[in-house]
Amino acid sequence: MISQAISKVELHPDQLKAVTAGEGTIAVFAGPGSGKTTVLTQRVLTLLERGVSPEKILVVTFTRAAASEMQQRIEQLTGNTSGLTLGTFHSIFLRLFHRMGVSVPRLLNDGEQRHWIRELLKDKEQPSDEEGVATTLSQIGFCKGNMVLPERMNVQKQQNKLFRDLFQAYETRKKEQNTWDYDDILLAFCGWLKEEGNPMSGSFSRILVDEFQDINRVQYDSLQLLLAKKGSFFAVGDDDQSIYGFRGSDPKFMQELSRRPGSQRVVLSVNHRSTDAIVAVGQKLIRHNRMRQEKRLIGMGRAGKEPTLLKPSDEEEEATKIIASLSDEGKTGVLYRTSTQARAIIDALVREGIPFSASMGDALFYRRWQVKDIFAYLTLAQNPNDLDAIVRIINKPKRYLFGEEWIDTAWNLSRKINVSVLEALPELPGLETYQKKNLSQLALQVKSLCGLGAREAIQEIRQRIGYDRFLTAYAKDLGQEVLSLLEPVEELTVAAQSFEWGIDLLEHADRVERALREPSPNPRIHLMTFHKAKGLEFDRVFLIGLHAMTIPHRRSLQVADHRKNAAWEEERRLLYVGMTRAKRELTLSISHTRQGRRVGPSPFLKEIGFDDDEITLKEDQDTFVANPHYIPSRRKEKGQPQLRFAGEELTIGTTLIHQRWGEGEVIAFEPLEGSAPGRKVALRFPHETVSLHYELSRQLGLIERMSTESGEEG
Ligand SMILES: Nc1ncnc2c1ncn2[C@@H]1O[C@H](COP(=O)(O)OP(=O)(O)OP(=O)(O)O)[C@@H](O)[C@H]1O
Repeated sequence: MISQAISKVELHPDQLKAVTAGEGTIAVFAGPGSGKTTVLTQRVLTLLERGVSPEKILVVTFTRAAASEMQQRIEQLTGNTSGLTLGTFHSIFLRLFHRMGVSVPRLLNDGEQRHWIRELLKDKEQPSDEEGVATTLSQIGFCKGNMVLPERMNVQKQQNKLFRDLFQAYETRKKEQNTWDYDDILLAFCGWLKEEGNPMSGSFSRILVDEFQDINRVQYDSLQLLLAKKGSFFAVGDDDQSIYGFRGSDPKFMQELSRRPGSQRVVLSVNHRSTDAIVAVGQKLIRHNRMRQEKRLIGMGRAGKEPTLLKPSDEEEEATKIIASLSDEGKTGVLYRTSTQARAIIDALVREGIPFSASMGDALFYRRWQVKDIFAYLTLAQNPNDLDAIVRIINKPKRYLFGEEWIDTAWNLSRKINVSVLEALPELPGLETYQKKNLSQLALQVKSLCGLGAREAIQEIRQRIGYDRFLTAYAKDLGQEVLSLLEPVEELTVAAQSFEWGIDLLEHADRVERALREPSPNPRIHLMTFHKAKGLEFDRVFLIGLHAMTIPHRRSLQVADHRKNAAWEEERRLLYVGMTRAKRELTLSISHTRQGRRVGPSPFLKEIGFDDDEITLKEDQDTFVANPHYIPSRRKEKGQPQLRFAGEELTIGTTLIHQRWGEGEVIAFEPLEGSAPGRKVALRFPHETVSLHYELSRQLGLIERMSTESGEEG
C-alpha cells in the first residue's frame, strides 16, 4: 500500500515499482533525469512505513549537497530524520568510528594536503603547479580507492617509480604527524571491520546508496560488511554516468549487484528533464558502449528543437557566438572536457563584463607555471628591474646561472652604475666567461622583446630564446609528455592574438584573476567541466571544443592496450553526461582550429548522428577519425585529395612529436607506393619504430614538428 506521504509525489509507474519493490537486493538502473533522488527518498519512507526501525537504515550519498538535499526531503515528508544514518561515505564512517569508541587521528584539510603534495613534488623536481598537484592527488586517490598502497606497487617505468616514491613519502609524512586524509577514513574503516572480525556486522538491515555507479572497491567492501546477513541493499545508479574511473570507481559493481542471486532489477526509463530530441541523441551516443546494461530511455513527449552543431572558425569565435546568443530566460551552461578549454570564453566574458560562474580550478589558466614563465619574460621587457621575474626565468632555458645568489649584488651594482638589474648582471665581478656571455645575451634577448606585439613576443620567447626547447628537455628529463607541457604555451599564444602588446595581456590576466576572486551572485552563464556538471541541469547547454583528441581525450587513452576500450567508453560516458544536462536546448560546438591548428571533429559526433557533411568543416578537409575501431565511410572524391603538408621538407634526423609516442626521429622516408600521393615516413621512438603517412598525419594533427622548425603554421 502506498502511504499518504508517498502519494504526495506523483510518481511515474517505473519509479513506483522501484519504491515499492519487496526486500532483498534491488538495483535500480536509472537513466539521466529519471528522478533518482525522488525514488531513493520515497524508498526510505516506504521502509519506515513498513515498520523498519530508523536505526537500522543507512543511506549513503556521494556528495554533501546530495546528502543535505535528501535529508531535507525526508524531513519535509516525515517531520524528522532522527535515528536514520544518512550522509556521505566519509561522514558515516567517521560517525561509526565514534559510535564504537575508535579514536581517529586529525584530518588533513584540503589546503594542507595540497601544500604537502606541492612540497613533495618540488623535492622531486616535478611540476608543482595546481595541475601537477591535482593530478598527483587523483593518482593517489585512484590507488587508495583500489586499496593499492605504495608498498604493494610493482613499477618499472621511471615516471611510475617517481610517483610511487612520492606516494610513499606522503604516506610516511602522514604517519609521522599522526594525520589522515579523506581516503584514509575509507581504508581504515574497511580494514578495521575486517581485522576486528566485523564488529558492526548486522548493524544495518537496509542499506540504500545513491549514484552507485561511482562506488569503488573500498566503499563496496565496507558496505558488504556493514549489511546484516538477511539485510536488503537498494542501489540507485546509472552505469552510463560512471565517470570517475580515474578515482577507482567502476560501474562493474553496479552490474555485479544486479547479478546476485535473487536480486531485482528495476529500470527507470523515463527522462523527466529533457526534450525528446535531446533524450534521443543521448541514447544514440551511449548505445555505442558495449560494457553497459541495455536500457531504453524515453522522454516525456516534450517538444523542442533538434540539437545543433556550431562550427566557428576558432575558440575566440566560438566564445563570441555563445555570448551573442545569451538569453536571460533560464540557466545556460557551457561545458568542456578540460579546464584549459575555458580560457577563451572566460577571456571574452571578462572583456565584455558579463557575470559568470566558474570553479577556481577551471579558471586557473593564467596561473599555470608555463604561462607564468612567459609572463616573467614579458614583465622583464617592461621592467628589467623585476627581481622575481629575473629569478624565475634566468635558467629557462638552461643557462647555468645562479640568479638567487647574485640578485642582491646585481641590485646594488645596478644602483651604483645606473643601469637596470638585468644589465648589471653581466657586470658582476668574478663571473665565468660563459656566465658573462649568457647574461649579456639574456639582457639583449629581453630588450629585443620590447618593440614586439604580444603574439610576436611570445613566439620569440618560445623559439629564438628557446623556451620550447627548455620544455622539451624538461619533459624528457622527467619522463613526461612534451605535448602536455607545451599545451598552456600554445593556448597562451592563441590568447595573445587578442592583445596588441604584452602589457595588455598581463593586465587582462589580472582582470581575469579579479573576476574569479569576486564571483558574481547572479551569473548569466555557468562554466564547468563535464565532470563537474554531473547531477546538474541547465535550460540551455553548449558543449564546446568537441575535437578529436579532446573527447576522447588523448591522455586518457594512454593506457595499456587491455584498458583502451574501457577508457574509450568512459570518455563516451563523459560526453553523455554533458549532453544530458540540457533541458531545452543543446548545442555541440567544434571550432575549425584549436590553438592555431586544424583539428578534426570528435568521432563521437558521428555516433550522435551528425553526418560527414555536417561535421566536415571545409570542403577540402578530411574527417579525422581517432577511434581505431571505426571505419570511415568513403567520401566522394573529385580527383586526388590535396595534401596541405606536401611541400614540407623532411630530412633524416628531423625530430617529430607524435600525439601518442612523443618525440621520434625520422630514420627514413619515401614516396608512397602506387599512385597514392604523399610520403611514408619511418619514425624511431624510444621503444618502437613506426611508419606513418607523413602528410596525412600532419593534417590530422597526429604529428607535429618541433616548434623551432615549424614556423608559423596554422
Ligand atoms: N515523477 C516526476 N514528476 C515530475 N518531475 C520529475 C519526476 N521525477 C523527477 N522529476 C524532475 O526531473 C528532473 C531530473 O530529476 P533528478 O535530477 O532527480 O534526476 P536524476 O535521475 O538524478 O538525474 P541525473 O542522473 O541526470 O543527474 C528534475 O528536474 C526533477 O524535478
